[in-house]
Amino acid sequence: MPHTAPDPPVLCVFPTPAELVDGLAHFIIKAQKESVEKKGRFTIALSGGSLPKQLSGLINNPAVKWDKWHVFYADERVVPLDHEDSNHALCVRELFSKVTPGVPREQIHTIDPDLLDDLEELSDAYEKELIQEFAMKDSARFPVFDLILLGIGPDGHTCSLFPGHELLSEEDRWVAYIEDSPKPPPKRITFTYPVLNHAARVAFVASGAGKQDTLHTVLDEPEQGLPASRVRPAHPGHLYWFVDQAAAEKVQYPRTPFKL
Ligand SMILES: O=C(O)[C@H](O)[C@@H](O)[C@H](O)[C@H](O)COP(=O)(O)O
Repeated sequence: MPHTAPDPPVLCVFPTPAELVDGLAHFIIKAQKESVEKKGRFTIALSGGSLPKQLSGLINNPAVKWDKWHVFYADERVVPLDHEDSNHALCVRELFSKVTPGVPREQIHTIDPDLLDDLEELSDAYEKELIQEFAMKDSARFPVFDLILLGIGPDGHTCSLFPGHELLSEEDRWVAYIEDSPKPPPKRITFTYPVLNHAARVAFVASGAGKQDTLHTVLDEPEQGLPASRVRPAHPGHLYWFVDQAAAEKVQYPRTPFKL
């Protein structure tokens, strides 16, 4: 089969953080609609950090079909589910607790809180949840998420894939663990590139002047190989950057007008 190169990233820049929140909500709802029409469900992976707050445009929006959502975490900190460092707890606080009726609890896939002492088992169990969700046939090699939402750290990390870490070359496992995260807390599990780079859509979200230098390096100098630059979903997948003007100030990469 001829190899088709990944599509170039699509960069959407919004004048203000509020317009970014609105545009992102619109984009997510469009992806949800397409997926639900095609398959009756919407598979989405969320990140921690500032991302959950950026999803506020979905709250009280009647177009969101929460009961069709099947939610995973692109990375998760190895802490109890109600711990203040937990990405799940953060998403519950910022999003899921604010919508009723929301996503059925069994459709929100958390790490298994009984396995926190064994990282190998914890990440294997989460990988098995992925296998189940995507009803993998023996021959299917990757899960294909409808949408994965990612953030970016000042060092260019995304999920819990940090610069120079051995996990950057992981080609087999879909979920891996790390015990030495430079961003606390140190123990985390994370999707690997085989998952990120087979999604139908991946969208990075970045807001604020603090992201300027990182965004410039990731988008204008991908050859530097920062972890976020290595997210390139295979054809026919698409990669989007949703950012505000403050974050995009130093970026030369061409912008695509966002159509509502
Ligand atoms: O759990 C985590 O720590 C995140 O998933 C991580 O990858 C995050 O997305 C980036 O560090 C960006 O964080 P900010 O959005 O807070 O800058």
